[in-house]
Amino acid sequence: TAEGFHLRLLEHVRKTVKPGDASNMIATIDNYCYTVESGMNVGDVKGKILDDIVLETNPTTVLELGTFCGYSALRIARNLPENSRFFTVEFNPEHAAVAKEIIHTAGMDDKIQMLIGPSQEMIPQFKGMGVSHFDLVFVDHEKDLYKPDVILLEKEGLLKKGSVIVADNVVYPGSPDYIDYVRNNPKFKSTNYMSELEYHKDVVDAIEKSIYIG
Ligand SMILES: Oc1cc(-c2ccc(F)cc2)cc2nccnc12
Ligand SMILES: [Mg+2]
Repeated sequence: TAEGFHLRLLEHVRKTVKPGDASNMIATIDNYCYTVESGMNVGDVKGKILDDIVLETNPTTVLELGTFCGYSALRIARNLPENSRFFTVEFNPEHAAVAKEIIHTAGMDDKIQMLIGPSQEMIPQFKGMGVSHFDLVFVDHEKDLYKPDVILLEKEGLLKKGSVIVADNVVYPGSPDYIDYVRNNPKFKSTNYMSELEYHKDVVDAIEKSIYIG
């Protein structure tokens, strides 16, 4: 994805979006990505799969790894019950700044808590923030961190029987060590949802749902 996408997207959003409306923000981002240039948001096709898993899980404590511009944070937050806690972690401060404005403009500040820093440093802090465990984790950051971060979540005691891990891009760009780990681990029950790369119907990608059975 091209350098500076997040800044060009933000300029477009500032000019066109209807404030206070998360669904309008999601549609505005998708329209930009289909008609102007594609960004590495989960997108509308895989986003629907994510929506269905969130609604099926009905989680009260959620973690997202990889905020980018805030698109999937809005998709998730839109489907969470009242008084749920949702944390999203972004290590790139420029992306985080864009996400903060997009989340604010969509009127979702009170539903989403963004943490800026490396996931490996952020994950050990959640117990101290009063999080006992996560009901759902959306993994959508650097593919080489999928496996170590899920291992760290378990080590920190942040997974409980029934916790759901949803991983984006398990085909393209792909995270083979994660897929190998989670599918051959008796502590997880995994399901693959074949789909397509965001904004590219001609490229195969998939989402993997892994339920922690402990
Ligand atoms: O969904 C995604 C897509 C891509 C990506 C890479 C290369 C391409 F050509 C197109 C898309 C990168 C991602 N990085 C982190 C989290 N999610 C990503
Ligand atoms: Mg992704």
